[in-house]
Amino acid sequence: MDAKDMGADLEKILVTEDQISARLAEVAAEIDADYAGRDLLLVGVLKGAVMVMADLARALHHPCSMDWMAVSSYGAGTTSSGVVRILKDLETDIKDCNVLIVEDVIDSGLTLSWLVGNLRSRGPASVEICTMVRKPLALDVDLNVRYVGFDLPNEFIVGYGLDYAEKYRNLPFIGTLAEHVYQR
Ligand SMILES: O=P(O)(O)OC[C@H]1O[C@H](OP(=O)(O)OP(=O)(O)O)[C@H](O)[C@@H]1O
Ligand code: HPA
Repeated sequence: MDAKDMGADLEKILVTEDQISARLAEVAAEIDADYAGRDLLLVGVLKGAVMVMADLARALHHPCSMDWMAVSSYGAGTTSSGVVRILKDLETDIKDCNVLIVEDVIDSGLTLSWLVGNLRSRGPASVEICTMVRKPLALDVDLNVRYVGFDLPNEFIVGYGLDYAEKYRNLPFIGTLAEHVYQR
């Protein structure tokens, strides 16, 4: 799929499919080295992290486990409400586990800040964050992110798991939408 398939909906591509897979290989190598000899649980945050979780897990050589959470902080629009609710919890007891949260995007940081606190309260050995995209200029909280795919400008983005009103998650690259899409 390329930009033409989404017609006039796309404004520009910020990160190509090739850039994503090259960067994921680098991040996976770092994770393999950092967790060598230790158990590792990847916690993917639905729905956006599905793509990065699937690709990162396959790029890792580490025999890790995987689990999923769903939380809600964005409604149908483009700004975080800051109020986080658990829609689906982990099936794993993470006491004494090394947890690596896998995300598609850190924007204001409110969701991850809340999630890290929530998971830490369950007694894990460690909790770290891996995100495909971070927007440094959008951060509202101090958040320690160990693995970052790309630092991008403060623009609303779609693709590679990221949606606008539940669409565009299936784009294999990351880009921005044309203004008219928001006015529909
Ligand atoms: O840093 P923040 O401003 O808190 O934003 C980040 C959160 O927003 C996105 O999820 P979203 O609520 O859009 O749900 P989705 O993954 O189901 O699309 C993303 O996956 C993070 O969980
Ligand atoms: O830029 C974004 N795009 C899609 N979903 C998001 N959730 C937080 N930031 C974003």
